[in-house]
Amino acid sequence: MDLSPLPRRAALAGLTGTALLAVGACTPTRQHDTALPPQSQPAAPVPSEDPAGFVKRQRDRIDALDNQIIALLRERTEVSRSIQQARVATGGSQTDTGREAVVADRYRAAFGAPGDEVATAVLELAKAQSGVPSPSARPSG
Ligand SMILES: O=C(O)C(=O)C[C@]1(C(=O)O)C=C[C@@H](O)C=C1
Repeated sequence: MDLSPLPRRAALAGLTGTALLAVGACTPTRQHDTALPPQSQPAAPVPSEDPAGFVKRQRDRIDALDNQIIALLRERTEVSRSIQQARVATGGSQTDTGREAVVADRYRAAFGAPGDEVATAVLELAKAQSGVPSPSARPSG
């Protein structure tokens, strides 16, 4: 997927926020490029076309955006998995709470309180798909 003009590394740096930035690189509308909550943004223009056609076109865009977000989530999950596996293989813990706080801060800065929930979900996904056995399934000692 071509994310230009964003550097590719940015696409790996943070998930949903980055996905939304990538989306911004690929779509002509501008509402995504502000951290303002929707209620603080100017009202969306009233569509002049047939409402059903408008909704269909916008839903097609949402479907395409969701597919990009899912692809980025998969890529992020793979990168995260490699880190978690490496840490556990060297005797460390699957979880790094300090790093998780940094990730959560990024989403909170972008979306406020709901950003925290997105970060939690993203991190849960990364850990659930890591291939690292859950603590209860790990041999002790
Ligand atoms: O950055 C790490 O150290 C990771 O293991 C990646 C990651 C993440 O997906 O962002 C996953 C688990 C950790 O608890 C913290 C962060």
